Amino acid sequence: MSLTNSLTSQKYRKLSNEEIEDTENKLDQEEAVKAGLRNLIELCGDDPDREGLEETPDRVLKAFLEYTEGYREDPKSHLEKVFDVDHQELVMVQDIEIHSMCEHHFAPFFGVAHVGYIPNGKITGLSKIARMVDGYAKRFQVQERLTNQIADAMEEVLDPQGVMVVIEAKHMCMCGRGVRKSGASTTTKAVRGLFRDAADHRMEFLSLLDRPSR
Ligand SMILES: Nc1nc2c(ncn2[C@@H]2O[C@H](COP(=O)(O)OP(=O)(O)OP(=O)(O)O)[C@@H](O)[C@H]2O)c(=O)[nH]1
Ligand SMILES: [Zn+2]
Repeated sequence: MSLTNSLTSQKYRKLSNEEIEDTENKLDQEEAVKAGLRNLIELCGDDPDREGLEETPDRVLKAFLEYTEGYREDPKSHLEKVFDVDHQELVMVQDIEIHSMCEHHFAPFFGVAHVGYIPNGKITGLSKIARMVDGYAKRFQVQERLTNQIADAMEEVLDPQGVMVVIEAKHMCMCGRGVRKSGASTTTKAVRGLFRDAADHRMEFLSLLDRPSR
């Protein structure tokens, strides 16, 4: 079959009963979420039909699907395009912006991730590390799990000699509500392989983070 014929037949392919049922379920769920959001607006004391709010349930639903894009991909697959390069020293990507969502309050937490690894014959594209971080950040998260998932993905795909991940973030659920400590920030770390076993590797990672330009 020619490429054009193949694309045309895919475009007009009849949906299976399962796909139709999935789509109908998704639409029902979306309507239920929007009805819930209207109730929430009312419960908070405003009118869901006033001009500024009438489209808000649609916007919030759309925004949530964006915040959680990471559920619809396998983040570690970004790392799978590897290059055979014999580099036996630390490779570190610093200050990767993260925007995630606290799973307890659905409030944003944001900051930076620093990902370092000592390769074992295989390296990956630097941008792919940032793409993988995004994939795990765009889920309902706690910072500790996010940190571990990033380290595990690096370990699983690249089989490096060691991995170290540090995340520094501010949690809006601690700033604008609750305990209201807007200056507080949280640092988490995950270490694997050589970084777990040898303090000098951890020190090297940390000394690069402490450079004066930070
Ligand atoms: N360990 C951890 N805790 C988090 C993270 N994000 C939010 N939290 C915390 O999750 C906890 C949830 O506590 P709960 O007592 O169940 O909820 P709450 O009554 O809203 O708590 P307050 O925030 O203290 O008002 C809070 O202490 C938050 O600060 C995270 O990434 N890691
Ligand atoms: Zn929270």
